[in-house]
Amino acid sequence: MRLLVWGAGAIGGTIGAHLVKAGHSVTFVDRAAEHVDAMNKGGLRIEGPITEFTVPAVAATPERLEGQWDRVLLCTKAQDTGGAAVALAPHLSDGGCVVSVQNGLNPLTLAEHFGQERVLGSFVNFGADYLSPGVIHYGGRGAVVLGELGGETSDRARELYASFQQFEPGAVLTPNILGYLWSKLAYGAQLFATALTNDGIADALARPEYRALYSEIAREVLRVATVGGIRLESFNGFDPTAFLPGASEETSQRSLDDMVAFNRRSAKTHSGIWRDLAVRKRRTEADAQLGPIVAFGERWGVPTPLTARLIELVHDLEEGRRDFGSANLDELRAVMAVRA
Ligand SMILES: NC(=O)C1=CN([C@@H]2O[C@H](COP(=O)(O)OP(=O)(O)OC[C@H]3O[C@@H](n4cnc5c(N)ncnc54)[C@H](OP(=O)(O)O)[C@@H]3O)[C@@H](O)[C@H]2O)C=CC1
Ligand SMILES: CC(C)(CO)C(=O)C(=O)O
Repeated sequence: MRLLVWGAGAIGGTIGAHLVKAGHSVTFVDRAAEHVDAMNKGGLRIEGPITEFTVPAVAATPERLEGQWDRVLLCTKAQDTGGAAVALAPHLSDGGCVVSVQNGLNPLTLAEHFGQERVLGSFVNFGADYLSPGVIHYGGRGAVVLGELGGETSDRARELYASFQQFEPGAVLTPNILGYLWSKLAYGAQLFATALTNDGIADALARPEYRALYSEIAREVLRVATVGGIRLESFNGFDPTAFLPGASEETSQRSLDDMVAFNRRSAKTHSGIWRDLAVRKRRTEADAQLGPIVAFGERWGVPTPLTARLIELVHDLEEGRRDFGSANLDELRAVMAVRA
């Protein structure tokens, strides 16, 4: 298959390199010029405990890209989706489609640009980090799911799915991609909370004193999704039924335990959110990922005070107004106490 990977960082780089290795013709686009230069000169290197290899890579910055593609994998951070959609539009062929391989409800943004019939969604939960120009760390395997927004099993979905299986043999083709993306939003909100401290994901989710908080964060997001008619999906230890009304304490503890076990197996110890804040010193996806939860909550009449406060706390960290530490989780927990 001839593919354009738009955003060749942790996710786009890992998937793209595996697809090159599998024999596909992949062109990488990234706005980080030094990363593009390094890929063109020395190839794209994947490091980590799962596999180590370097593939030759054809890469360009958006301004220098020429040509059109039928299949585009969009792998930027969520806040860059709109800008990337505008920049990639001239490179998408008339019958072509864009697959959002991102956290958040980006397929909805892409559908506004291209129309729903030209967009597919992909949910990924493997762990990877951009290390340096031309080098990506693939730290842990995780769910890889693909689907048409309308749920149909089209030829193009089957074809893309076959290529995704060459990266992750356990990949899933689903009629319910939005169900996965909403479940990941709930897990993602928990990850944003873990990033308020310097603890790794597994250590943070294991701390007994904050388990009620992590459960309530998921519950709040899933309440919005459920009122919006979303059928939720489970993955890698995250069991949405454990955070729905009527779920027992034992079930939510079990799901948190399973998430801890999943994350202990990964060499990616910290979330991309924490890495953006602590290592890369840049803004996170808070507005682009958590903002829509609050917006849909307002639209569907579901209060989201925890998510709203979480966004503020993350902005404080981004802007240097507070330090990492469990005091931030205590402040978030105070919102729960007010509600109770
Ligand atoms: N990393 C992970 O383990 C996981 C990530 N995800 C999700 O996957 C998505 C991608 O994340 P990730 O790969 O970690 O992010 P990265 O920052 O590692 O990679 C994104 C790349 O896209 C580039 N980029 C941004 N905007 C544009 C643009 N308009 N045109 C061209 N290139 C652009 C970025 O450049 P620059 O550096 O200049 O911004 C960067 O190199 C996110 O939604 C994330 O939440 C999901 C599961 C796991
Ligand atoms: C941690 C991970 C890989 C989920 O397991 C993730 O989605 C992130 O870094 O944002």
